[in-house]
Amino acid sequence: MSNLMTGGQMRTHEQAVIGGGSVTGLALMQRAGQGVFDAISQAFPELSDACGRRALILCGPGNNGGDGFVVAHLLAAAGWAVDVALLGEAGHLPPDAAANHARWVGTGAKRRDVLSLDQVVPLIAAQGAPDLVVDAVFGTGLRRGLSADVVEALRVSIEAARHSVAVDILSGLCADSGKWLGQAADLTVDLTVTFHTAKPGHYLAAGGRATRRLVIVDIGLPVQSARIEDAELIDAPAYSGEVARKDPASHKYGSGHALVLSGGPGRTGAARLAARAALRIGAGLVTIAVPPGAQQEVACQITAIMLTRVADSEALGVVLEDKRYSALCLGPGLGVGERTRSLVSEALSAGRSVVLDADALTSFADDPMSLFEQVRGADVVLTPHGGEFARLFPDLAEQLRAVAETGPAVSKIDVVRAAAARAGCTVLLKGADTVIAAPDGRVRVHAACRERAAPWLATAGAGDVLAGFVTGLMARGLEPLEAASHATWLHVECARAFGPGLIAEDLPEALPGVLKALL
Ligand SMILES: NC(=O)C1=CN([C@@H]2O[C@H](COP(=O)(O)OP(=O)(O)OC[C@H]3O[C@@H](n4cnc5c(N)ncnc54)[C@H](O)[C@@H]3O)[C@@H](O)[C@H]2O)[C@@H](O)CC1
Ligand SMILES: [K+]
Repeated sequence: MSNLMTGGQMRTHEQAVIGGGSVTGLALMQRAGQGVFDAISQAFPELSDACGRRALILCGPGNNGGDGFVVAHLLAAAGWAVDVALLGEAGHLPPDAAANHARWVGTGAKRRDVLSLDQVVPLIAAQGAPDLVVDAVFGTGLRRGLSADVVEALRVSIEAARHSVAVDILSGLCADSGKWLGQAADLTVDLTVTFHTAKPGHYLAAGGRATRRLVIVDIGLPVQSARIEDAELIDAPAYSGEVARKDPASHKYGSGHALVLSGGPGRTGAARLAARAALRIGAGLVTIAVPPGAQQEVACQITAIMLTRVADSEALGVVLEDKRYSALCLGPGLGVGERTRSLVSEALSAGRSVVLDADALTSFADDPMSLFEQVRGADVVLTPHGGEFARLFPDLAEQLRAVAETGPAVSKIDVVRAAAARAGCTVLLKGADTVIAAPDGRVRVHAACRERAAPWLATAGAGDVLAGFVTGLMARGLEPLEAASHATWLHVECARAFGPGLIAEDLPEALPGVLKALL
């Protein structure tokens, strides 16, 4: 896993390193620009012959613009014809950006023009499409939405150019939240080159769709080890390798026994999906707890999975006298209401690992605090989708949904971390960008975007399978944050392995192949 540093964390880190005297801001800017130039050469080998190539560099009023001037200089030195446009007054640039502006403009007979940003659209109309456009208008310093003329210059350049590159992050996107500040510009570039670590905004919300490739350049800043306030990105290529391995000497009870509670007749499918997922991911035994009326329906559709009758919370209490049940899953297809609330309370009072999903969450919509009082401090994972999250944490959901006028904007990381602290247990908020937070403040992000895109996962029942994966891993003894993180990675990996045509039933069946590939 790697850290995702916010704009503020980057600034603090950079200033501490510069303050320590080991490097200057100007040197960091040179390394950043060089990193962008090198990444362009690597990503687009077809541009290696600079002869006749034209680049357009759009620079902004801060240090992101300073990086742009460095890139302009390097491209020109490599033989490109380069046009540079600046938003704002050169005289207002911060010192390092001003130095690189001055170097670009040159002196005397070698003086070059710098266009203003409003000359960009006419330039493209007159000259035709450039081979390359570089967006260095705003980076981590973006504080409000882009003005209409900046959006227009960016849109026309990006759409016209054969290759488009954003320096640090596509201008207009908040680096901390991945949201567009103000009006959504909905642009996409071919490549984004960022520095030191990726930023949350490269993965969350619109940020996951705003670039087709992301390259992280080492600019020589020391790597900090993960601190509790850092969000970690689940990005290792074989992330769940440890989950794929099982102790050769283990017997079935050594891998735990998961109990999945089912809804009534005609509503048992979700629990069966979760149960099969729990078994596939390695729980030694899995039992479905069915209300008596649904016994026949479930019995004729299971084989390795076992069945026990549970009419009500009292019956659940009796079943849980068997201490070998190590993890419980409540929610998929369970029904919303008092019966589910009492089953949840019974499950939580039994002191096992518990996953609460779907109806088990919605059943507490009228009084979320009564749920939080019961889960606080226990090995519990809540796995809401956006709608269920909004029922339990309406104020946080509203903060996340609100249009962000100023930056840095409230991010999915911020709200899921706040939700986990409030509930006192691990919270996994599903989506193309999944954020998992533990009550102690640790946060993991997994984004099914770019090379990990899994659009087929948006299918009925996929969430039930995810709940089953988390349950199976907790039955095996993983702590809540680890179980939720591995389940999320494997869930996407299964969808990617199966590909188009995926339905939820395919996910547990794809898992053996995925696990085998990890060994
Ligand atoms: N922090 C670091 O470690 C490094 C930062 N570098 C570069 O520096 C960038 C950050 O520089 P800055 O902090 O100067 O920030 P930016 O260059 O992103 O922009 C800040 C400037 O834009 C103005 N501004 C913000 N939003 C605006 C809007 N919507 N309309 C008009 N003006 C707006 C601000 O008032 C400020 O003048 C990074 O993204 C990166 O490209 C690199 O040079 C290397 C190292
Ligand atoms: K940018």
